[in-house]
Amino acid sequence: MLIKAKNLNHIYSQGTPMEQKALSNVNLEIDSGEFIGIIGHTGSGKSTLIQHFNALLLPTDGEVLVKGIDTKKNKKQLHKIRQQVGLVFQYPEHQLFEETVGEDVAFGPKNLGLSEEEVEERTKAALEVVNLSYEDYKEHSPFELSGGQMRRVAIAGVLAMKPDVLILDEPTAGLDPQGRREILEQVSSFHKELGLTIILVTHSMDDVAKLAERLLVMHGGEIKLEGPPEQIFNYSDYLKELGLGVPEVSTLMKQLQKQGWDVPNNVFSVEQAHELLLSLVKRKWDGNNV
Ligand SMILES: Nc1ncnc2c1ncn2[C@@H]1O[C@H](COP(=O)(O)OP(=O)(O)OP(=O)(O)O)[C@@H](O)[C@H]1O
Repeated sequence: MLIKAKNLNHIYSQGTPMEQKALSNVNLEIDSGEFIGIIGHTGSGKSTLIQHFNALLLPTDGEVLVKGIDTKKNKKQLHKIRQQVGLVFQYPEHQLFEETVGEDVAFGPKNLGLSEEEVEERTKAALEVVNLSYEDYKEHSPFELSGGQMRRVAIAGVLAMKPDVLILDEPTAGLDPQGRREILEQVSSFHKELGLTIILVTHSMDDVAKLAERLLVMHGGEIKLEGPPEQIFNYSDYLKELGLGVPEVSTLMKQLQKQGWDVPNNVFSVEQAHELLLSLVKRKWDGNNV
């Protein structure tokens, strides 16, 4: 078990007139190697929840265990948890501050006290992973890059810490379609090629449907639904009540199923749907022409 939350509650500014309950009795378990999508309306508690996974926030009540370490009881080990569980905040490019891309990505590893060679090796590898060539970009100012590239530099800075888990809070927010696609493809490769456990927070059902193996649907500080995307999308009316939609492709597939077409439940992307519809039409055509 990688991360476990037991009866987790979080109240901001507890005991003051500003008191705000953000999480209510959350119970969950996340295994190593999973790709989890967390989805919910604004203010549903997503950011509060993920900040407990790398001990930036501690439970007001209940407990969070990361690799068996109780975050509330083992404060001396929190730096280890923060290194192993990398958190990419919303708009992470706002946290870039060094003069060059190379120095920015190297900042975390340098702080770990690693040798110069190791720092350079990690910086190079992390930039290559986000498809930015080390030689071309190490001396480049991060502030002269496109929005998508700046975001990739910020993600490289977290990857250079060599985390086992990568949590991304709304990684596609504010990007154009091309930038969104690139970031999502890379997140998918972090999971498939680097073997990282991924926790992706988003408002977009389309984004998580394609990538996540398991979804957590949050509302009012609680986990309301949990399961693989194809199971979650069966609750489309309830999702609408929570202010969430289901991917349009999934709605189309359900309509085809109702009309008797042999269509699987796990088609969420336009590309998959396109391929499937072509094969159905071809099958029908071949059938009619035997
Ligand atoms: N630092 C804070 N102090 C007080 N209340 C807070 C703080 N951060 C969040 N909240 C409140 O806690 C609740 C959950 O907020 P949270 O940011 O976790 O939701 P979210 O689902 O991540 O929202 P969004 O999608 O807008 O980022 C909200 O009511 C919010 O106003």
